[in-house]
Amino acid sequence: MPKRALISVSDKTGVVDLAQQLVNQGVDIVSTGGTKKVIEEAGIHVTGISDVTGFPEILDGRVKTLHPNVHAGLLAERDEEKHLKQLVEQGVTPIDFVIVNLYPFKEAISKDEVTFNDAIENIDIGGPTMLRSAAKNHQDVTVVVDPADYERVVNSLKQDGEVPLELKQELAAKVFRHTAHYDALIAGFLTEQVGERFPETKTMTYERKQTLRYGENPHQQAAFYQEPFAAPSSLSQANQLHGKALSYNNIQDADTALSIIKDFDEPTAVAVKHMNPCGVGIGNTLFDAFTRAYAADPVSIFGGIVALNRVVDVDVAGKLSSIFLEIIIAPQFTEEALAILTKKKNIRLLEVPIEMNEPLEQVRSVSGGVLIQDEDRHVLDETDLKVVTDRELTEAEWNDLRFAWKVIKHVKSNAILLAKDSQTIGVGAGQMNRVGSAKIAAEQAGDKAKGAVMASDAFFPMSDTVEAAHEAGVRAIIQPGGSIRDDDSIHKCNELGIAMVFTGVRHFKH
Ligand SMILES: NC(=O)c1ncn([C@@H]2O[C@H](COP(=O)(O)O)[C@@H](O)[C@H]2O)c1NC=O
Repeated sequence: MPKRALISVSDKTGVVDLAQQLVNQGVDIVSTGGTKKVIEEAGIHVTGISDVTGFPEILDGRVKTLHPNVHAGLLAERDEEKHLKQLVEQGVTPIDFVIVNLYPFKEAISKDEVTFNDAIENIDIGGPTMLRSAAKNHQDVTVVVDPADYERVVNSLKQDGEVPLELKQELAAKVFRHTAHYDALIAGFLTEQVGERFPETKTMTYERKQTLRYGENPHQQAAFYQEPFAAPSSLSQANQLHGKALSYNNIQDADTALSIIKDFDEPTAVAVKHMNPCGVGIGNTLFDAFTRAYAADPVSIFGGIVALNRVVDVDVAGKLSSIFLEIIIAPQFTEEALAILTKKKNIRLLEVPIEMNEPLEQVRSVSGGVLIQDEDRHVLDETDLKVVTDRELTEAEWNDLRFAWKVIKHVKSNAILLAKDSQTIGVGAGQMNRVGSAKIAAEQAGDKAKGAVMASDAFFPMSDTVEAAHEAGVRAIIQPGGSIRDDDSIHKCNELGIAMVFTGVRHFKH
């Protein structure tokens, strides 16, 4: 008996050629309406699915292949006599190849004007059912969901007259990945419609963007997966204009830089090292801003990542090119700027719109599970600011406190930051005690700390950080407040002439 292939595809790319090649290998073709039409128009003989099912294609295509004549033909084990006997009894012919790709659900819901009904109509039912039947029975059935695999199947048929089991297994695994991804998109869409935040099971799905040379260290394997609906302003969608592929560490650092820069509206430059800001500056122009970010810590910026929120012009490019940077991120680069920066072979240039995307769900793996939380998008509400000390604050101090508070959110806990004149001057990050971070920040700032402000991501458990601030020359502090020993810190500030503002909001970052 000649072999049979059931072809039912939404994406008709390469299908005529495939059908011809299968026919050349002695395979009979069965197809659904639209696919049949395309193949027949090329002069190839096709049996309609209704002739197999003895049932018309009905309900606007909702029921075409959902029939025992199809599924028994796919699921029968060829070395199981009972199965073969039952096929004969029911007049069912086995199907040996399934070539199916699905209604474009993802494309449909990506459209701005998509209606709920459009989305529902693009949920394929018959296609995944055939794919799953065939993939379950891959011992006997070859199943192809991706047009990119047509050629491999045809080549093995030509060479060996059959498809080897290893390839059938590989294709079956791909099918289950594909249907799981497809279902995850549908589940995500419908779950979002009903607004359920943390359902009893969580189906996350990602698409491979690139395999990476290695992970955080050369002995770790790694890859970069992107979300199916990542915003254009996300790192995974950045347009790389120059330089070699990003590494695992580059991606993490670039993402940190991008998330910091998005918090600023005025011309701003952010320099990042090891997922912490080492210099942030704002200015009247991007050149001013970068000059400040650079001067904040000219040592740490070496080999760092810089994000900017205005078009990079020739002046800024000239300054950027004078130091060794791994990556520059900006909304745009002028031609002249590109001409300067692309002279540096090893620098990566990423173009990405600097705008807030929808709040993200942050996912972090822990042993045996994942933690999911909202991204920390808290923006300071001026009405929450409470001056808890006696001294009046100057306008300049207020500006620096607001600036420092924006940056501290992005520094790893325990985080202490010193800032002056729209520029970070000392960053103490990731220490196990707060006063340790304060000392690091003060040491880095040196004399510049005189008259500076301090921000802290969480409350002061005791007054020692105030003392450290005073020793450095800090004049005003912003912190959440909320310690049972707040009074100690407040008294110490008053005693030392330091002004202190409570925000009521904590910004831990681990
Ligand atoms: N309902 C069914 O029985 C059914 N069987 C196959 N399909 C899908 O119909 C599409 C192909 O349709 P056509 O050959 O008519 O262009 C494929 O994407 C296939 O996955 C179906 N459609 C949706 O569920």
